Amino acid sequence: MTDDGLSRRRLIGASGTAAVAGVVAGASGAGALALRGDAVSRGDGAAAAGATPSTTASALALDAAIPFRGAHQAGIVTPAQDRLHFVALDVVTTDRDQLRQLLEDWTRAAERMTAGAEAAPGGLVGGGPNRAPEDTGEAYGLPASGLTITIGYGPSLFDDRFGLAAKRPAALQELPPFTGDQLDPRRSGGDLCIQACANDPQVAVHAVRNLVRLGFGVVAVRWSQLGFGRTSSTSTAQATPRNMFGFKDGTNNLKAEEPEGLAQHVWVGDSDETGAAAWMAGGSYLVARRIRMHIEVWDRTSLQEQEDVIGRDKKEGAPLGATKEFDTPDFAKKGPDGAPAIPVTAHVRLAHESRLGGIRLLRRGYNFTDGSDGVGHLDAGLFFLAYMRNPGKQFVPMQRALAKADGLNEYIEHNGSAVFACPPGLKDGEHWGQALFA
Ligand SMILES: C=CC1=C(C)c2cc3[nH]c(cc4nc(cc5[nH]c(cc1n2)c(C)c5CCC(=O)O)C(CCC(=O)O)=C4C)c(C)c3C=C
Ligand SMILES: [Fe+2]
Repeated sequence: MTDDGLSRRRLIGASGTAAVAGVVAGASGAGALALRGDAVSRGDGAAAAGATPSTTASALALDAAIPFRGAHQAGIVTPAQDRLHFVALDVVTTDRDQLRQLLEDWTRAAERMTAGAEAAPGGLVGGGPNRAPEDTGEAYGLPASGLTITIGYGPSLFDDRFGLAAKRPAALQELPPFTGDQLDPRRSGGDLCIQACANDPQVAVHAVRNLVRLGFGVVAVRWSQLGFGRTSSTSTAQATPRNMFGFKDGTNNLKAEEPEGLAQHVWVGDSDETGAAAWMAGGSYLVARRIRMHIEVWDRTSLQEQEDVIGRDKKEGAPLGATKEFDTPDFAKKGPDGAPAIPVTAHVRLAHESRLGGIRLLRRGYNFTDGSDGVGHLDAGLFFLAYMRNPGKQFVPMQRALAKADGLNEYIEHNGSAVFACPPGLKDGEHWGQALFA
């Protein structure tokens, strides 16, 4: 490697096509996986460990770098990676310039890390023996691993501390309380969030750790969540994964290959926000809910009851009354007993767009298991992440409908909640602080 590891990545990006470079197609658009890979590894530029000519195309694609810049931020329609490290932060300084500078520094480090480089040039040891290294080192030598870093701003960032009140998008409102919520303030809210997703947990954790390190004295971690086994597919190229209840999750999700659906339901439109808040055009709102799943209770529940609660069969994932996963649910169909084949309290009936005036979301959640609760139960569940154009018009009515009647409520508990405005993607030369502090 000639310089700091980033130029090689730039060359790859400049080649333009994922098929040549192994770069997963755009931060901005359709996210089909590359057919051939050219893994980028931190540090010495060597190919990723084990990337021999016989390595399969899909394995290489999992190592590949995803473009950081584009019309939209990476990590939203990007085919969901396997691992997540999510962190919510509070700003601890009152100095507006420090916050602006941090957003600029974060942009530089995030772009480097998503390219498979160290957080700063020579970050591992280049600063010499007398300074703390500028990269913590645990991802040195690892490939880019599909890392995406997505930033979001919470409603509280737009209070009177930094002169940002006029910049607050109208759609960025605190979520209302929902029936059954058992929210823990220590797992809720935040001035800022960073969602780091990668196919290697060490790469995702390294990214968050290094951004938090850069922010020392300016921001402090409020809460964080690790996730594994994505619980949604966000591309038709991906098989539908399973959640901790053992059901396929993400079948009827919005997918990267539906640009019209994304424009309608995910991306903030050019005229959605006006005046000083117009910076959100091309961005998206993120709702995060930590949902504990009472798996011990579920595991003692009959298969029939489990399927009735979800409204789909467990093995294939087909809507009840149908046979294939992607069959259209028929909510009018009756079972042999004359009752609706998909019960009136079934999760998929209540969350379906046909029941909610056409509302849809892009779900991008992850499973979690955070040890046990001290009384013999696993603290496991779904870290629900969903991107949308307007939370008040999408998540709020959907969650109200679910909170009221969903059969799933007997088995779950929402104990963390936050909402963030995720700005649009960056053009060359731009950084995160610019639009916010213009
Ligand atoms: C407010 C939005 C939603 C919350 C909260 C939520 C929690 C949640 N979901 C599952 C399991 C499944 N959900 C499925 C479908 C589904 N869920 C939502 C929304 C929320 N889920 C939507 C919009 C849909 C799609 C409905 C449709 O159009 O058919 C499914 C079925 C497979 C699928 O389509 O993804 C499962 C399984 C759990 C366990 C959970 C909380 C822990
Ligand atoms: Fe769901």
